[in-house]
Amino acid sequence: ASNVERFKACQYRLLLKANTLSFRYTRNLVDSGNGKFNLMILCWGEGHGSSIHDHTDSHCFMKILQGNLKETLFEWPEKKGNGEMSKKSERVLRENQCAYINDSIGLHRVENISHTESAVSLHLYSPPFDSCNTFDQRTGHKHKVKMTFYSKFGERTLCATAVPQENN
Ligand SMILES: N[C@@H](CS(=O)O)C(=O)O
Ligand SMILES: [Fe+2]
Repeated sequence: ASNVERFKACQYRLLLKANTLSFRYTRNLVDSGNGKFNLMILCWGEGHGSSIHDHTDSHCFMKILQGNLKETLFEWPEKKGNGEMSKKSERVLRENQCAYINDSIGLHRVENISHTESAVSLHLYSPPFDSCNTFDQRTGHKHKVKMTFYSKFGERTLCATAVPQENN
């Protein structure tokens, strides 16, 4: 293998390691379906979980590729939201299991509750979306969040900070 290939292979291992050590699950875009859908791989380190969230009126299909993930369903909170959100159900999704959710079914939180195993899931969203609402379990208050990708098409996405350009 060339030095470039060795460098890439090493970089890839480091990214995977960095990912499982990171604070949150990572979202990795695999295919953007000509603008019709987003297919992504989510990597969940031990104990990683999402906040309670909606899916911006899209269809959401998911399949567990590795490990197990716990899915807890919640009802939408009352108009203003001022109290504990009500839990509808919970279940553990196991390797190869598929699940579906949309906003009319409700809200959910997904967690890798294992202390020893990471988990990987495949998600398909149609139409694609890049922001959703998260909800505070105690109060039902929601706020809109922008969702980001840790990598796109196998390349790490770097957080671009806007810097003033010099014209010369
Ligand atoms: N819908 C979440 C993942 S999950 O917790 O279902 C996301 O796209 O980040
Ligand atoms: Fe979700």
